Amino acid sequence: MIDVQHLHKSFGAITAVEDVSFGAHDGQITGLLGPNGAGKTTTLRILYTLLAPDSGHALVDGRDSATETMAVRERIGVLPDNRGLYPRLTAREHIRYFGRLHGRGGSALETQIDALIRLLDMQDIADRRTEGFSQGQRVKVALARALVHEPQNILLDEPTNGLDVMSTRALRTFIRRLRDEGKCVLFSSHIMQEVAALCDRVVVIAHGRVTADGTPDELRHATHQESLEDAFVAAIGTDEGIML
Ligand SMILES: Nc1ncnc2c1ncn2[C@@H]1O[C@H](COP(=O)(O)OP(=O)(O)OP(=O)(O)O)[C@@H](O)[C@H]1O
Repeated sequence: MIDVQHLHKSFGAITAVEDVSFGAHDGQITGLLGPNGAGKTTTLRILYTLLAPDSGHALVDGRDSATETMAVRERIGVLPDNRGLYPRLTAREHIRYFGRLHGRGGSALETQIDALIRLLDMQDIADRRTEGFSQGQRVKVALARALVHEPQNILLDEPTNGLDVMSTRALRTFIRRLRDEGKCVLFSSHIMQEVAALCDRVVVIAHGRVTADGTPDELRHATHQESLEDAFVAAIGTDEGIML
């Protein structure tokens, strides 16, 4: 369960997040949709304790990401925008390393690593160094690494960036499976189709502010639009910077 309350974050003269509030619930996929530069990544970075907000709160299962960082990190798995793999480590070593950082070890960790490798269908790459991996392979490693400590909340920053159609479909299936297991899934995207295809709730963000928040049906009603795409454009105020 994620609860973001009146977040504000500036970098010098640039206001990245003006005033952002929304909730994301267990057993649901919540999409953070907005054009480039809207403040999505900054909001996610605050949630996963990488940045401190200037004001406001980002709560994960009731824990404040600014003051209870360890408790938040234990409850959250993150696929960051920069997938950031170590080229000399194999896929399996990446997952193991992150498991150990979360205090896991022994045969329980090895069993969990094997399960993730099977679940993400990465048996063929598990023991290869990640140097030279394709985008799809890199996302799989980064996802497995994010899930190794079995977090209740999962943050995905533009998860299908750079993926082909087959990899995108496989990833969507995987994200739905996490939702069906009761996880709280929050992902950011500037691609309307992506959000329309996956989300139970949508939070539309533009210029550092939430401009609409609700189920796809609620958004259509609120903006008096027939199609979800038109509703998104109406909520953002322009179609600049977002993709169909
Ligand atoms: N570390 C930083 N220093 C300076 N400005 C920053 C920093 N991080 C973000 N910004 C600025 O804050 C604004 C919001 O950026 P952010 O990355 O949160 O947007 P976004 O919605 O994730 O965009 P995108 O879809 O392009 O990733 C942008 O104007 C960006 O240039």
